[in-house]
Amino acid sequence: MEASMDRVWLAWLLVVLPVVGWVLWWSNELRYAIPLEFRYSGTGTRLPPGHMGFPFLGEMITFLWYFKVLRRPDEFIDSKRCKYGDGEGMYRTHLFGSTTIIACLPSINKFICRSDDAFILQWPTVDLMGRTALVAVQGKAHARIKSYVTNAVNRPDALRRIAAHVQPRMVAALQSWADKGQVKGYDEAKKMTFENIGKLFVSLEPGPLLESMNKLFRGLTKGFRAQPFNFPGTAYHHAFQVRLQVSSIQSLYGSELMDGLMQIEDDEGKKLSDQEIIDNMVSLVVGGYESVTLASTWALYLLAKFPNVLDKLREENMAASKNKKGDFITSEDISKMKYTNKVVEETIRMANVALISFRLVTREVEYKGYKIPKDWNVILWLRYLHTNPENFYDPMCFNPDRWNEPARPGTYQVFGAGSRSCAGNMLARLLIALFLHHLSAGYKWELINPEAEIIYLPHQKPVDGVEIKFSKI
Ligand code: HEM
Repeated sequence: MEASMDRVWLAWLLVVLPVVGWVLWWSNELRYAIPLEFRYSGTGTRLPPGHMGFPFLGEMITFLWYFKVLRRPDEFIDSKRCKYGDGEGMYRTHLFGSTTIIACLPSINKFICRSDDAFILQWPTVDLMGRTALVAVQGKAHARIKSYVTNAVNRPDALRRIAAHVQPRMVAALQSWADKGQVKGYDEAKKMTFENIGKLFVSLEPGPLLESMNKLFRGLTKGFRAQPFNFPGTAYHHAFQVRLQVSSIQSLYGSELMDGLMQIEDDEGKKLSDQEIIDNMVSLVVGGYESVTLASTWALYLLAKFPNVLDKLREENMAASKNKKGDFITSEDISKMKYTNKVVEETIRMANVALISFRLVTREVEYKGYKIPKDWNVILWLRYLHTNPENFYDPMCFNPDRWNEPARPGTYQVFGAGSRSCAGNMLARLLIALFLHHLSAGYKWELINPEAEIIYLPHQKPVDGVEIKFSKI
């Protein structure tokens, strides 16, 4: 009896399980890819190479294996290039619950970013921003709102005003870090960024009200990244409640940004509606908050790791401070500080704030012999552009001097590309440059855990949140 049971188990182990595993492994291919390959046969086109993984999960396990377990995220793409060849830099897969084409080389990324009609930006959690937010609207409506938003935050006169507004808070924040002596860079950078955004976008000074706004926006940012399951207990549901509260906060009204948005007129003399203004203010806070925090945190980390860069940065910024004789520097001064601007670009490149970006395919597209099917997702794998040694020599080395030459076209897309490129890119650069100025000219710091591991999800950052000893020079 026992021997026959053993044989049954053995049969399970040797035959049934591998067969079930094999069927599962190929079932997404059978369901999604094979019918399409069949349809395309004889047309001289085919699906991009790749494998679509297990039912429901797709390749999520492989993705998490490289990102969370091995912590070597770029090998996820490297392994595909090794297995299927470079081709046109496209691979089929099933990720984040959808049939997907990954795009990881500059030429295909450029093609996708320029074909707005076929590849639309569609966030599953876009309701959190509001239906008239920049990230939610398409086509002409998008172009119209984008021109308002870029006018309000990205143009030279806006940047001049913003530079004057944010510096007192930066100086106060850095002084408070020095008073504490030891801080977690990420937490402090987050506080400082929100205080600045609070002043610019929400018209609040540091204090309990700003703190509660900060909590609201943190909840909103988390929900934006979550799966859109709207029932109590989920991050999305919480964020939805928060979004309702945010719209009714009176201090949004009368802020610097709101005034700017309210005054701008388009070519026909039309202004934004109240709803459009609120939705877009929320988008700007969410867009700028975590991204600038992460870039500032990486500046602290990288400059501590590369003291030769810090020395050169300090030299340029101390000289600039001396010239100002106690006044704050301006956005025009910053634009003349060559080395500082190179450090800004290199920090943003290495921070890889935006790992990927999603598009939805609205019609079947052909590209160099490959078909990109309608209703699939495209993931622009932005990170890989910046960490691929074919695009940036020795990519993990923090080397601002690489910016003596501009990057090859299409290889530097930290702010995305095409009509959907970042609405706050110049503002982000300015905020980071101002931070670098006050930091390098006035302070010294060292990492408490220089060998801390790096985590990559939801964002790339050292696991200890960049703990530092911090003091005045
Ligand atoms: C280092 C800082 C930043 C990085 C790396 C960054 C990166 C990006 C990227 C890659 C996109 C394009 C996403 C896509 O193609 O799907 C984007 C879009 C956007 N960003 Fe940023 N961003 C930063 C800072 C900011 C700031 C400071 C703001 C606003 C104050 C902002 C507001 C936005 C908005 C509103 C969009 C949507 C644009 C559209 O749909 O047309 N970002 N950002």
